[in-house]
Amino acid sequence: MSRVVLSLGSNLGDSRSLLGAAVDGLGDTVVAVSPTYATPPWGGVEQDDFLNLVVVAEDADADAREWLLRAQRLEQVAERIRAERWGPRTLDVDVIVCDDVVSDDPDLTLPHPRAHLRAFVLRPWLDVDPDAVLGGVPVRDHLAALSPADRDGVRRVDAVR
Ligand SMILES: Nc1ncnc2c1ncn2[C@@H]1O[C@H](COP(=O)(O)OP(=O)(O)OP(=O)(O)O)[C@@H](O)[C@H]1O
Ligand SMILES: Nc1nc2c(c(=O)[nH]1)N=C(CO)CN2
Repeated sequence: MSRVVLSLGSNLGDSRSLLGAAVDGLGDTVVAVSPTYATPPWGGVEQDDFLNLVVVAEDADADAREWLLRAQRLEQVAERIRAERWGPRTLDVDVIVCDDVVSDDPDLTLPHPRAHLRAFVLRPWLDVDPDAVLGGVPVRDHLAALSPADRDGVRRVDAVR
């Protein structure tokens, strides 16, 4: 059995439908879906706000690499085009943590190396798992360490699922 935390984001196309379809695509592996947030773009590229949410999923037959493949398949279904780093996209699915796996493989770095800096990951994750831990530090502490502007920039909106 593996338990994974996935971060889903979109700021191109019909983001609500794309995110909803991606959650559906995870089928009965889904354990929890966070509220949906409208979030300012992270990373310095000027672009539209994103919609973001977090999914917790479990599957006895999937290891971390299998979750990455599933994440990439969902992105392909959404016809994601890789143009600019941290730029606009129809769908981005990142593996944040998978059990206690630690990996520095560039193709699959775990925990996700930038998750602790991203309110768009931390805030929805806390909603579904208030005691979550990332890299040995409570997720609520990572969130508290962000600037008030980063923390307060994320706004809850109507849930896509
Ligand atoms: N934990 C992870 N989750 C998803 N992709 C990862 C992870 N670790 C490494 N990667 C690799 O990152 C590569 C680029 O991913 P992607 O284009 O989604 O990056 P990005 O979303 O623009 O930026 P970021 O990685 O900061 O979220 C992929 O080829 C993938 O193999
Ligand atoms: N708010 C927000 N900003 C981002 C996002 C995202 O999902 N949400 N994804 C990015 C690519 O990794 C870059 N910046």
